[in-house]
Amino acid sequence: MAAVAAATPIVGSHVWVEDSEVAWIDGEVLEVHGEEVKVLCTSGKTVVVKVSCIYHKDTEVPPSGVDDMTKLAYLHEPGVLENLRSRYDINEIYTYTGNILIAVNPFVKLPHLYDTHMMAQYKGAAFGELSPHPFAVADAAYRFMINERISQSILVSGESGAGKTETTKLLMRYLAYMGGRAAAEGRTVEQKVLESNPVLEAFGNAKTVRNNNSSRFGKFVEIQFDQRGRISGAAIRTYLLERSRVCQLSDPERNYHCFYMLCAAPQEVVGFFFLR
Ligand SMILES: Nc1ncnc2c1ncn2[C@@H]1O[C@H](COP(=O)(O)OP(=O)(O)OP(=O)(O)O)[C@@H](O)[C@H]1O
Repeated sequence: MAAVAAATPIVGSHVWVEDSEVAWIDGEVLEVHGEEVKVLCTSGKTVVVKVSCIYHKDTEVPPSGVDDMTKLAYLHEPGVLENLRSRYDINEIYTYTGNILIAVNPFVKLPHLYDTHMMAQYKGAAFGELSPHPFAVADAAYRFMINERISQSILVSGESGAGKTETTKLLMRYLAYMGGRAAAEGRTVEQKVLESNPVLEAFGNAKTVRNNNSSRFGKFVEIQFDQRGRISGAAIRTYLLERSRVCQLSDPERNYHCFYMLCAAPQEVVGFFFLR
């Protein structure tokens, strides 16, 4: 893999240049004059840019991209973005970079990606054998915990609206699938953990300009397993709730979901809620 560096310009080479409309556009080098290069972009436009502002284009990458970015010849911003875009265009929203999973929010429901059949496929499969998926990450963590007897952490990060909450729920669902036990009496721990999500979201999520269901708090979910890999307990710690939202709102954002639920609920339910 090449280091992230600007391209050495050669006439006829394929490069990426910055574009105000589409972020990065590819083109062919027409002329090189010292520190400046003339590039014919695929849009038909000709631009003159500084050598330090152009990046090599990997012409070997298949049109549908690669499922692991470490396979790219050049791991620079335009290369990474182009690969994610090519995959997104064919509904492949997940891509690996080594053992890191990158998710591009599809903003449409893709139930076939997350059903029980899918969970069964990822169960025990070697990491990287199947298409990139949060279930693969959860499975690898679960198996590592079982085999090495070491606690595992999965860090989910991204900007607001990126899909962290949805991805965390998928990870929890998979771990509940792997470590769940048959309900002998009442609800099982894993059921309780999964069922806590709507309650937490009611009190800590709100509509913002970037996300209709934005979590306004941080969350640390701990799932405990016994020696046999069965879920034995769980704890959810929340922190940094945006308290000011309760009394200070900027249009068109909304307050926490629970207030609207209270207003919409039948009177007897609201009465019950306050009695509790
Ligand atoms: N895998 C997915 N499939 C379908 N829709 C998704 C997926 N991930 C996210 N979304 C959509 O994007 C919306 C925002 O995602 P999510 O709430 O998970 O973002 P977030 O990163 O947790 O944002 P915030 O930091 O604001 O809480 C979801 O309500 C859902 O509509």
